Amino acid sequence: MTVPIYILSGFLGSGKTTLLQQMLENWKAEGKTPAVVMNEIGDVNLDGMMLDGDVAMAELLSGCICCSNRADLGMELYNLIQSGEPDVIIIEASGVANPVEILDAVTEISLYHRMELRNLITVVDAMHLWELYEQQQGKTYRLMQEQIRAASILIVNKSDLVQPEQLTQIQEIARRWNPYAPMYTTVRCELDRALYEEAHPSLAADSSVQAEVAMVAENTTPNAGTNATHSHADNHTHDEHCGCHSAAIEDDSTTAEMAASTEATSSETSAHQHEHNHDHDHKHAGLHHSHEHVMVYTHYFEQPINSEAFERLIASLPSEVYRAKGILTFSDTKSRFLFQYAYQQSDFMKITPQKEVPDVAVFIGEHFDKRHIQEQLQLLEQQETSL
Ligand SMILES: Nc1nc2c(ncn2[C@@H]2O[C@H](COP(=O)(O)OP(=O)(O)OP(=O)(O)O)[C@@H](O)[C@H]2O)c(=O)[nH]1
Repeated sequence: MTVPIYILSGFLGSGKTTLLQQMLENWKAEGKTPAVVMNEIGDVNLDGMMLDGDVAMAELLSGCICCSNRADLGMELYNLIQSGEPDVIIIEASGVANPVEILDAVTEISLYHRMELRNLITVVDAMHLWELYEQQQGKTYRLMQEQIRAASILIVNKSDLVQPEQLTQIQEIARRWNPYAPMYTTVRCELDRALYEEAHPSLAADSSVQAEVAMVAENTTPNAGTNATHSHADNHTHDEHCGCHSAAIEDDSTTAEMAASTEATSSETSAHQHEHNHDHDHKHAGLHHSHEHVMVYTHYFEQPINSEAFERLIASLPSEVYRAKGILTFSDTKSRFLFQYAYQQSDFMKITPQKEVPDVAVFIGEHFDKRHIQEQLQLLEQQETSL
């Protein structure tokens, strides 16, 4: 039997885990055995902690599948198939991963193992796309374009947070960037499973995406092969780079260097792939390809803190922090909470973790002052001790 693989792509906080949870529930209700590969740019897999313990899960932490963890992806997929015999595997890519690179990796692996890439689903945060489109620049904008272009299924999510007339324009932008993938507009990724279970032709053997993957594998420029199919009315740059450069990630003071993102030409694409092959050399040589950085700060709490003070801190996060999540015990409530912060929206949910998990918060963004966040959190802890 061939195991279908689904890749979930989409920028940080767009709703990938929300969709993953629904897919898992649907398949389990059908009596199927799903397995998951979770990829996080940070060193803690909070989303994984929230999944049912009975789902086989592999974790690729502290980097993007498309960068340093790429070789591990093959190994993890192989191990999942050998050990658990899953009926289906879902790969949740990190929010800053370039899906074309992941497609490439999965396609390569499926040549040797009984797996079949079924769909690459890109989840888009509607408001985030809207605002990035207005700016028309930046690495996040280009990465989101890549994620939309590579999709075989597009989900325009968080539609509850935009006006109906904005939504129409957002759908038009996404459609221009990817005229082929079926597009669904959702709130909390609610979608009939028949809509994502069916393999879409854009991932079929003779598809443009497959051709693109083959060309990437051959170190030629994907642009040359995609012009005919992924034509872009608005002529934006086609950036072949992923959003992170995971070799640059450091432990606690985690820093993932963003890959250089200028217009991708044939030689640049090859150079980029060359970079990927030599991540470690570059790390040790201290070479950097860009001045921009994705940064991760992970804070392990030593004691419960006040919930209101923490909420105030989250509400005052600088715009450079575009994603935060964590599990916390508060001194003024009985329950533990999962908190989520994505694109200026925060959410607190009571939880009962299935296994022992520490109190931890992860902050992801660009150029933010990690030390300042650390000091603010430590202050909240100290305030509790002094009471
Ligand atoms: N208002 C609103 N919130 C949503 C919607 N979908 C997801 N969320 C919330 O957005 C936050 C991020 O959702 P996730 O599913 O964790 O996003 P993600 O893409 O997995 O995030 P990363 O793993 O960090 O990349 C959570 O608090 C969700 O509850 C939606 O349609 N509307």
